[in-house]
Amino acid sequence: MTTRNREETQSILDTADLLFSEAQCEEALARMAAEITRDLGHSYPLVLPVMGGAVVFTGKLLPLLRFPLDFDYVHVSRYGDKLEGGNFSWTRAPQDKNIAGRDVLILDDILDEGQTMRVIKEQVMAMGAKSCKTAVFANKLLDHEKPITADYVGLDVPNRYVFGYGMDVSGAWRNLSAIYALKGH
Ligand SMILES: O=P(O)(O)OC[C@H]1O[C@H](OP(=O)(O)OP(=O)(O)O)[C@H](O)[C@@H]1O
Ligand code: HPA
Repeated sequence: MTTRNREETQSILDTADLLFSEAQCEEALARMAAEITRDLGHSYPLVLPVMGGAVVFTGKLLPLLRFPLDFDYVHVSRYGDKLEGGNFSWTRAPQDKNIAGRDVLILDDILDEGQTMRVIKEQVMAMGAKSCKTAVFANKLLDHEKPITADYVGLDVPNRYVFGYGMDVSGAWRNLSAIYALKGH
């Protein structure tokens, strides 16, 4: 994690642009919960968040899903402290024994280039999942096609570096309940 002091971290937020307020995020979350309940509420899915970015989305979404489900997680990073993606660094890969035969719902904070979601969905399907849906709270609007489209999207965000609602700026500000864009990016 980058060593940056409290004042520098505060100034990242103070100089950022607010993209979506807390109220707009909560409205999007409630809509997603309704869509997921409509589609998966009669099955018994395995919910699989991608840590660490999915932590806020998952923590807020799960109590809104009022039907039986199982929970596991994967933990992977390809950005680390950087603003651009690189190689995958795995802390916890999808677990074969939990996935075979299940309807799986993968949760992540953001679909940017789509590489993270693509790789995880491929692994989940290769492990014998019955089905695999994907939900992202933020979908970054890029000027080119992505390798995967999410089944459920909370908010479309512009092609800038965004943070808040689980998304970090080199480790910081995952704890914000709104979404911001980094100054100059
Ligand atoms: O669509 P992509 O371009 O693959 O990017 C999306 C991924 O990048 C972020 O994770 P990151 O690698 O920053 O790790 P983190 O979850 O710990 O923030 C985010 O949480 C997604 O998992
Ligand atoms: O724009 C972003 N912000 C935070 N984390 C991310 N991971 C991929 N893209 C982003």
